Amino acid sequence: MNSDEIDDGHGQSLNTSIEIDQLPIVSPTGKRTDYLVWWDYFMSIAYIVSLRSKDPNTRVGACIVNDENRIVGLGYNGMPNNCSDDELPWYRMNNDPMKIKYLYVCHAEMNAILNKNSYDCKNCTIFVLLFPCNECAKMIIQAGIKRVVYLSDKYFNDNKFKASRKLFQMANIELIQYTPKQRRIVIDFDQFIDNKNNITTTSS
Ligand SMILES: Nc1ccn([C@H]2C[C@H](O)[C@@H](COP(=O)(O)O)O2)c(=O)n1
Ligand SMILES: [Zn+2]
Repeated sequence: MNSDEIDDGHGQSLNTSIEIDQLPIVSPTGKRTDYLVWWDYFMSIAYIVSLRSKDPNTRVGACIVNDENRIVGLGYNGMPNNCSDDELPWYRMNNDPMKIKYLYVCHAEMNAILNKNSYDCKNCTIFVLLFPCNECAKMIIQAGIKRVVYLSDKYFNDNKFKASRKLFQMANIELIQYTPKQRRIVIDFDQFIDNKNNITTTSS
């Protein structure tokens, strides 16, 4: 449906070509109600960060947030700095034991902690797409992070993840498996591209 006249929530009519179906749901004061709640926001950022991963099987992102909802660290699973991810292997299995990714890849949680932009991660929450392994659990605990919010615990039967859960419980780290309020979020850059025919790209 198109409309040339819509109510702006204050009884004033607006001239717009906004599709009625695209109009946001608003409160009585006109405030839109479909904004991302904090935890959806941080988990969405972890998801976006994961899109930088070159892992062909599993892309993981992590977002560390302090107790004032400020982001203090972001990370995704990738090879160490100055170690070419075109030369190191991304295989899960290989006849040559030196050619499996697990020997080399840095986990998302480790990178988020090491990338921190604050003095420490004390009393922070880490939002991560997958439950942390035992090595990351050690770093999370040592970094002073107090809460782990995760989406999937798909490796729960693996000893590394049984060990991480044991460490978290001993260290009194809060573990929350979170289901986002908005399960699907669309990124639509087109709405901000003025001249869609004259696209200039610089890649990095
Ligand atoms: N909490 C986690 C769990 C896994 N990762 C990384 C490590 C690997 O790059 C990949 C898992 O590979 P898969 O065994 O699924 O082929 O995900 C992480 O960073 N954080
Ligand atoms: Zn890990």
